[in-house]
Amino acid sequence: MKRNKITIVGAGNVGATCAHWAAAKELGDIVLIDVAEGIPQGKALDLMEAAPVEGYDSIIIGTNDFADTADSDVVVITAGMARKPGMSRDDLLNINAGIVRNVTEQVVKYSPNAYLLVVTNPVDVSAYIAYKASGFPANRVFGLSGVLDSARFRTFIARELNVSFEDVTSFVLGGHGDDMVPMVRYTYVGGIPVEKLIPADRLSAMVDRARKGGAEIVNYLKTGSAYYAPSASVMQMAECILKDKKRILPVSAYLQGEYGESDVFSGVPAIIGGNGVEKIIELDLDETEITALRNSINSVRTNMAKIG
Ligand SMILES: NC(=O)C1=CN([C@@H]2O[C@H](COP(=O)(O)OP(=O)(O)OC[C@H]3O[C@@H](n4cnc5c(N)ncnc54)[C@H](O)[C@@H]3O)[C@@H](O)[C@H]2O)C=CC1
Ligand SMILES: O=C([O-])CC(=O)C(=O)O
Repeated sequence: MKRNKITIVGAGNVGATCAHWAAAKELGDIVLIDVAEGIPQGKALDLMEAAPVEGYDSIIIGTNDFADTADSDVVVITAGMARKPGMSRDDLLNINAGIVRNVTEQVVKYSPNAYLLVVTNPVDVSAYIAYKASGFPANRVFGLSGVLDSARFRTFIARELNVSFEDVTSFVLGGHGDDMVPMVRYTYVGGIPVEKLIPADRLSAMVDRARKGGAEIVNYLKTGSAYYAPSASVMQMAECILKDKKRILPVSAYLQGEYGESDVFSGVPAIIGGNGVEKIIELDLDETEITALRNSINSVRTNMAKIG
């Protein structure tokens, strides 16, 4: 029986932590690849040497050679620069666009049947670049945004109410930028609409904090951006594919008429299973929500225009 093979491109903070979660969850064998010589090899060996202690059976290798990634089932793309205080995610576009295009071309040469999970920022444009460069169908290329953004929103709500994190469900629409759209009206705590539990002004402060959740961490860390929650979030997406879980998750997916938008990646709720993005779920939005979504998608389009 073939074991799952997961490649993680970029062995920095997000990539190495993705490998950690993947091993801990025994999702499959792992290849960590980076341009930096020695870094993926050292981190992979170190992580594999934790296996006897933690009891997972993932074989983990580090490499600088894409040939070692051949026949991967899932490839997570984290290669590229992270922002520092004072920068927006969009400021990374110039440097990261070329990196994403280049690694995608390498990846698809060796793994023509893989699912590509894009993390590199600005992620909605990176996912578009990977989609075009791969030539893959849209269900096989998608990006990390809403799982992370809604995890932040869910965290703030759970702490506010002093309830289990698990009981808070929510999702976020739109691009992964400051104008993302946390969906308060579709947020529930143990099945109860959150608006019945938290006053509107407190909720709106939490929406604002979730929108700026990435920058909040950058401002603490100073040298880079968040990686524990981002890597956990993208590996949940990987797990849904590898185990055909068919969970409904918010992901950055290629829109082909959904929500009245086409030829753009945006955060939307979708069924994620063994065929990747199996179905994008369209919801009735009120006037304010649809305006906010249009505005957020327009920001993604503005960025897309910069890459030509
Ligand atoms: N979509 C999302 O929700 C999130 C996106 N990110 C993004 O993920 C990216 C990675 O973040 P970190 O891991 O914190 O950065 P990092 O700087 O710790 O790691 C990036 C790694 O990419 C490698 N790299 C650069 N060019 C490469 C190439 N051509 N091939 C292979 N590897 C290459 C670097 O050597 C480095 O090891 C950033 O763009 C960041 O903004 C981070 C968190 C959340
Ligand atoms: O904020 C950043 O630059 C990294 C990221 O996308 C996030 O943590 O949401």
